[in-house]
Amino acid sequence: FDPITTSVGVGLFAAVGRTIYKYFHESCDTKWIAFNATGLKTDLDEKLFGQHLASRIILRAVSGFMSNENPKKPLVLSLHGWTGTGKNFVSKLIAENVYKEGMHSSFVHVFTSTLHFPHPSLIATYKSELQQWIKGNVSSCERSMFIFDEMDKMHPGLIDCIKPYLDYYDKLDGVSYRKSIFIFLSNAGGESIVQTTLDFWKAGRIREEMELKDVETSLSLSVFNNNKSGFFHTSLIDKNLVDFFVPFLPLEYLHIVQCALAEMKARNLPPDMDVADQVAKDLVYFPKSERVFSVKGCKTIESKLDYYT
Ligand SMILES: Nc1ncnc2c1ncn2[C@@H]1O[C@H](COP(=O)(O)OP(=O)(O)OP(=O)(O)O)[C@@H](O)[C@H]1O
Repeated sequence: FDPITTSVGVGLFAAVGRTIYKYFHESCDTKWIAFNATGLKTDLDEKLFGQHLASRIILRAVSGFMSNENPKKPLVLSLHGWTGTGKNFVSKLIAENVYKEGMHSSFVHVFTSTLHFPHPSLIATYKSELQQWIKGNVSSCERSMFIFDEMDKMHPGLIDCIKPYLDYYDKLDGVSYRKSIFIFLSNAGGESIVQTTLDFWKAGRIREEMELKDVETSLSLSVFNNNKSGFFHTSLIDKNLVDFFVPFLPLEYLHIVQCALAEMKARNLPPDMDVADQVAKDLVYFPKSERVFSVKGCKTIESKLDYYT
C-alpha cells in the first residue's frame, strides 16, 4: 500500500469524475441553454398545423426576447384556445429550441392546476411553496421557464402570488426574474376564438387571412369577463403583465389528417393517406349543423392510430 500513489490515484479519479459530471450534468450556461431561432421557425412551420396566428406571434415574441441581452421584465405568454389545438405542443417546441434537454431540462418547470394545487384549503401552503420554488430556481438559473397548465382552473390567490415575478422589477430580494419565461395555458376564451373562426368559415373567407385583431377584442373580453377564467380575479391583465395573448384556432379535418401523417412519421411508418383519412373521419366535429371543427382537436390521434395500424 503506497499512500502517495493511492491519494494521487483517488485525486485523479475524483477530478476525472468531476469533469465527466460537469460534461454531462446540465448547467445554466450556453452549452445547455442556447436559443435556436431557425429551429423554432422550422418547427413552427413544419410541425404546428392550422395555427398561423400563434405561430407568428410566438416566433416574434420568443426571438425578440431571447435576443435581448437586457430585458426589462420576464417574457409572459398566455396561450388560449380549444382543447387539443397545440398549446402544450407549442410550449414543448419553445423548450426544445431554448434548452438542449427540451422539456427534460431541469430549468423547465410545469405546473398543472388540478394536479399540483388541487385543494383550495391548502392555498396558503401552495402559495409559499410555489414562491419558494420560483425564487429558488431563478436564483440558480435566470433562464428558467415556468409553464402553468389549466390556468383557468388555478386559484386566484395563486395567480396573485406569482404576479411580482412577472413585473418590471430590477430585482426582488436580490433575484432578477427578467430573463425567465412564463407560459400560461388555458381554454379560457376558446369559445370566442371558435366563434370568430366559424364566422370566417361561414363567410367563405380563408382562415389564414384571419388577423390577430379579428380575435383580440372578443378574446380579451371573454377572458376578462369570465368568472371561471381565473384571470378575472387578478390584475394580470390591468397591470399589463402578460406580454402576448396567443389565440389557438380550432382544428379542421385537414389539420387532423396532417396530425395523423405527422404521427406516422414520428413512428417511422410510411405515410398512409388512407389511414390518415380514416382516423380523421373517425373523430367528432362541431358545431352540430356545420361539423367543421374537431371536438378534441388532434388530441386523440395517437391512440386512434394504434387502432388502425
Ligand atoms: N396544431 C397542432 N399541430 C400539430 N399537432 C398538434 C396540434 N394540436 C395538437 N397537436 C397534437 O396533439 C397533441 C395534443 O395537443 P396539446 O396537448 O398541445 O393540446 P392543448 O391545446 O394543450 O389541449 P388542452 O387545452 O386540452 O390542454 C400534441 O401533443 C400534438 O401531438
